[in-house]
Amino acid sequence: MVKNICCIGAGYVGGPTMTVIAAKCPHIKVNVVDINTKRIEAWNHSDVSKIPIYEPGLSDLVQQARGRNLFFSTEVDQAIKEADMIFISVNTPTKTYGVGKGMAADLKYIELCARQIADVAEDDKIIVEKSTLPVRTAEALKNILDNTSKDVKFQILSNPEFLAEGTAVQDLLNPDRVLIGGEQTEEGRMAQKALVDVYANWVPSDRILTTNVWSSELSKLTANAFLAQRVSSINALSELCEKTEADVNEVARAIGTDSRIGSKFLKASVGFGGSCFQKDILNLVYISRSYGLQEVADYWEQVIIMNDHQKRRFASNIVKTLYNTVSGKKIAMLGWAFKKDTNDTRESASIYVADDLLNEQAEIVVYDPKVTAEQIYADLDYLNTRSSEENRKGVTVVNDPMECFDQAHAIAIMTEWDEFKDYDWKSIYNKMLKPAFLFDGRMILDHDKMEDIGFKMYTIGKG
Ligand SMILES: NC(=O)c1ccc[n+]([C@@H]2O[C@H](COP(=O)([O-])OP(=O)(O)OC[C@H]3O[C@@H](n4cnc5c(N)ncnc54)[C@H](O)[C@@H]3O)[C@@H](O)[C@H]2O)c1
Ligand SMILES: O=c1ccn([C@@H]2O[C@H](COP(=O)(O)OP(=O)(O)O[C@H]3O[C@H](CO)[C@@H](O)[C@H](O)[C@H]3O)[C@@H](O)[C@H]2O)c(=O)[nH]1
Repeated sequence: MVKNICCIGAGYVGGPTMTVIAAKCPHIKVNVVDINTKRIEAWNHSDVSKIPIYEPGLSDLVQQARGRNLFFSTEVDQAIKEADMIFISVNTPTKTYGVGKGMAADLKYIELCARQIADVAEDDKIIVEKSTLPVRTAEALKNILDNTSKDVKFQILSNPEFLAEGTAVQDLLNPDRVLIGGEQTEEGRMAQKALVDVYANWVPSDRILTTNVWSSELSKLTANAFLAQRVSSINALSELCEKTEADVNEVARAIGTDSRIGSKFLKASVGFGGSCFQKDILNLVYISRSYGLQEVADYWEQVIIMNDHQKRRFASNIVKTLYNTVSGKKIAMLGWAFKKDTNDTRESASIYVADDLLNEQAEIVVYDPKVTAEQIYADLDYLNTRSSEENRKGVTVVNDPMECFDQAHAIAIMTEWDEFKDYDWKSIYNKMLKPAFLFDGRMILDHDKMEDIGFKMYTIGKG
């Protein structure tokens, strides 16, 4: 039975996942380790509301388990030595250099972990791939781990994570399924069972699926590709709706009631963001091309092409509607996170829309309930479109949303935060220059009601 778990990587996946394991398995000691000292300090902050990741319900669980059987530290070697089971939950971003630049997953952090484990481990371990990885990564990991001089045996499992940010705790407590891929040998099956037993502490057994390693690795990329494909499909139709006076919400409802199609992931938007969809599809495209499967690669690449188009057309529509110029015009952007209930901004559509508007010399004011000004500037600086000073000059970040609207020419809703629905839109309208334009990139406001107030209203997917 597993008694001691180590998780390398205290990020959006490692942190919440291990917190739930620790909360549900008080008999297992869980050490979450990271090389990022600041992040670990934040996880250990005496004020639990200051932990580095905002997820509804997470701080309560951390409070419950931290110091009991959940520990956060930078002592990576020590945690590896102690553990029977090691989760690798480090980042696997898109490569920014060399072969596969802009497409393939960068596996350098994964490889470093494997080398460190090989170096430090003194007894047999089960290694669990928690990070999202290209199919057949376990083979490379095994090569590295098996080539140590020590007499230590490793079993590698693939256990991809399907949590979505904003609902991470609920997704972890009540997952649709847990997927565990293992080697089809006696030892492989024993390792698989050890991990099944961990999850069985709270997940019903019919939701714990076991497969071979390669199916498990590929299922993760596939699940994200299918989900993102639905968003790109409905976004493609949102543009057609705008031309034909069909309403994309009504179309989504009409098709979603077909049980073969289903109603989820059919919400048209300003484009999907997040650290996973784009990265994982690019990786799938890269893998397909590397096997010579051009048609397969082209098929999935279209999901990304459509998403880029959706972000760009939202920005260009703002410019076009504001009489073809936003130069010197104040535009209030509500929301910067890539979806509601998270402080994560990775690949958020807001970044790209703001960048396009800054190119047109707009004056942007941003409000997001959970994202810091520092993060917003870092996101813009990362694009390298203009100097850091210019980004700070073009973008003001406010802590009080009501500071956004005075003399604004337009408002753009970028994230579907619930609080935006409850604003006093009549008084916001009164503060703005007229005509007052409102671009709802998330379909959260009542279009007709806003028009009654006086707004010139654009709702995505509405003719
Ligand atoms: N974010 C999500 O919602 C989500 C969901 C499912 C799967 N995933 C996958 O999970 C993986 C992790 O994603 P994330 O969002 O948690 O990333 P993240 O960047 O938030 O966290 C990764 C952490 O790993 C640490 N790290 C990197 N190399 C290290 C090393 N050698 N030793 C110790 N620590 C190291 C980093 O400092 C960082 O804190 C990725 O492969 C991602 O695709 C993410
Ligand atoms: O109908 C929809 C659903 C989602 N989105 C957008 O799509 C993006 C991704 O949303 P979501 O999938 O809910 O969040 P993620 O945290 O990115 O989660 C995805 O990526 C994770 C990382 O791999 C997986 O674990 C999850 O299962 C998968 O849903 C966000 O910008 C959403 O606003 C839409 O525009 N319309």
